[in-house]
Amino acid sequence: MTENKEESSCDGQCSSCPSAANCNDPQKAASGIQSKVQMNVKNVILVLSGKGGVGKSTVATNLAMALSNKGYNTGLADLDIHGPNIPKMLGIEDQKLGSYDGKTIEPVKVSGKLGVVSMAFLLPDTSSPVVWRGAMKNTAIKQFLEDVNWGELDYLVVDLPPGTGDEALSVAQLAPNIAGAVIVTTPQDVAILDSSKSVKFIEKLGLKVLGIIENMSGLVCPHCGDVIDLFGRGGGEKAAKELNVPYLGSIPIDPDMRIAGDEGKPFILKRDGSEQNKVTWQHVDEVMENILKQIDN
Ligand SMILES: Nc1ncnc2c1ncn2[C@@H]1O[C@H](COP(=O)(O)OP(=O)(O)OP(=O)(O)O)[C@@H](O)[C@H]1O
Repeated sequence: MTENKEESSCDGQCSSCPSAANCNDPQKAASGIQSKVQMNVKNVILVLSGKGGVGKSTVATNLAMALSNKGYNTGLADLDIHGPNIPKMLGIEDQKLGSYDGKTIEPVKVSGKLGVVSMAFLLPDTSSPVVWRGAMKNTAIKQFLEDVNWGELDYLVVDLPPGTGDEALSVAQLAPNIAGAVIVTTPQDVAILDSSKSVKFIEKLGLKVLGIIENMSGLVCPHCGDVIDLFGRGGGEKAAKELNVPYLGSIPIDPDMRIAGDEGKPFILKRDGSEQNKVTWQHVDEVMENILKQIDN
């Protein structure tokens, strides 16, 4: 009842609306409140999911690394303010953000082609929590986009926390040239249900869904090569069909993928031409190519 009443009295003027902060319509909440920041980037790629722990940071890290290895100037913005894991996955968790002029923030450089920002670089230690409300997170995100010396970026990959909260809304409002969003899911029904929400959220914001990735899709037994459907398989593709968005492919559960994350050496860097992980490599390559194809479309 209340929701209908609010909807009928909405005049679309979010900046003067007393309920803007609690508005449950992302398009209204995101419209007219903030303008885009000035930054020199050709394509911003958002990586999000409805559920936690499905592999967003793993996908974002490997995607950014793959793009920079192809020669693109790439930025990786870890906007998971409360749970920043990207530095750990890149083995750079001891680094801090610096500044030469006291105004512009220098990203942590992983290579000449890849710079990273993360809340983790600002915390005193890895166990310190960030206790911030939406407005503070919004300010931090604005600074991570606008005040960082990114240079001229071909791609900025943005890793977001699970769900459709403040961080996702802020970056959708603030970032220029958003090519679209990659939605990561696992194959179970609950994860698929939550990723449908992510798809609808992105569409409501008027952004492009680049597609759905099904991560942790079956486990290839290292002994016999058989596939064990630990969390099931095919749910991501089914969801993509039902939601009428592209399916970007699947990535199997691979213990080496987890080890790569824990060791701070992204999986994508560990290709050694051996037969080991061949199946996983094929899947990862296909997913990365499909993302780029969607951006080129
Ligand atoms: N395909 C995979 N095979 C094996 N392990 C994986 C795979 N994908 C991700 N992992 C591991 O699963 C864990 C969770 O992954 P990750 O941190 O990328 O998820 P997330 O969605 O970003 O999590 P959060 O919601 O907490 O931000 C990590 O330890 C990661 O190394």
